[in-house]
Amino acid sequence: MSGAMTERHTLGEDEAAPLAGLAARVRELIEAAVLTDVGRDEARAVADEIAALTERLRAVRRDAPPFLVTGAHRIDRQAGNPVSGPLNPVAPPVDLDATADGIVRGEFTLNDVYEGPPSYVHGGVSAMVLDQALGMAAAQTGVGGMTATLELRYRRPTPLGMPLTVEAKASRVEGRKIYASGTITGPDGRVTVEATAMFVTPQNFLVQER
Ligand SMILES: CCCCCCCCCCCCCCCC(=O)SCCNC(=O)CCNC(=O)[C@H](O)C(C)(C)COP(=O)(O)OP(=O)(O)OC[C@H]1O[C@@H](n2cnc3c(N)ncnc32)[C@H](O)[C@@H]1OP(=O)(O)O
Repeated sequence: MSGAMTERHTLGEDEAAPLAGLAARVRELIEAAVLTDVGRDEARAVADEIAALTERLRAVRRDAPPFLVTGAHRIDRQAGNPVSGPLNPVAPPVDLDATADGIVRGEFTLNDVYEGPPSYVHGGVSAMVLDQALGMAAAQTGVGGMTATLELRYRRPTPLGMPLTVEAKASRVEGRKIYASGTITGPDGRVTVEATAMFVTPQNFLVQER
């Protein structure tokens, strides 16, 4: 298990690219596993092959997920982040960018792996994407913080397999508290989920690097 204090390896671009390629293939594998109808024997045979591949990757392992070279903040650089991390097959991934005026924005599409109600995105997945985007927006104010509160309003179902946009912006800072809000918008330009959150910068984080 990875500890918060574990020293993180920073990947050069030449190291990150093949690992991102690996994660992209595993992402395809996850979707294939969710949708396959190959039959019992073939499923067992493929499971054995995957177990062998897993052992090959485990042969040399890090103590904690590595960081990327690029990114304004420590958590922007988390290569294994479950929302935006290019090395994490569980991440869609959502490529989040911040503008000079602090708006965080990302375009993404979620496949059947993220299904909640039939043909729609799971509400917890929308919450995870918004938590990350609002957290990044909070960090644009200076330090950033841990999510203390996250409130969601699910206005309409969020469709799978269609281009979605997430947007977030910090609204105010009060001491160690940073408030932010954001939305997920569907392909028709209508908001499907709204979120507001408060992030608190832990006292001990103020003395560490950004
Ligand atoms: C480490 C940072 C890195 C940042 C780098 C850049 C980030 C770049 C992108 C990030 C994107 C990530 C996005 C995903 C972010 C997660 O997923 S974070 C994981 C989920 N959140 C958690 O696990 C947080 C767990 N909670 C905690 O660790 C602590 O309770 C907190 C939130 C750090 C606060 O602890 P604390 O500093 O000891 O707080 P404390 O002094 O008691 O209270 C300070 C003030 O906040 C209020 N407060 C504290 N907690 C709450 C609460 N839950 N509800 C309401 N009010 C509260 C207090 O009432 C107090 O208010 P005042 O009395 O001053 O008016």
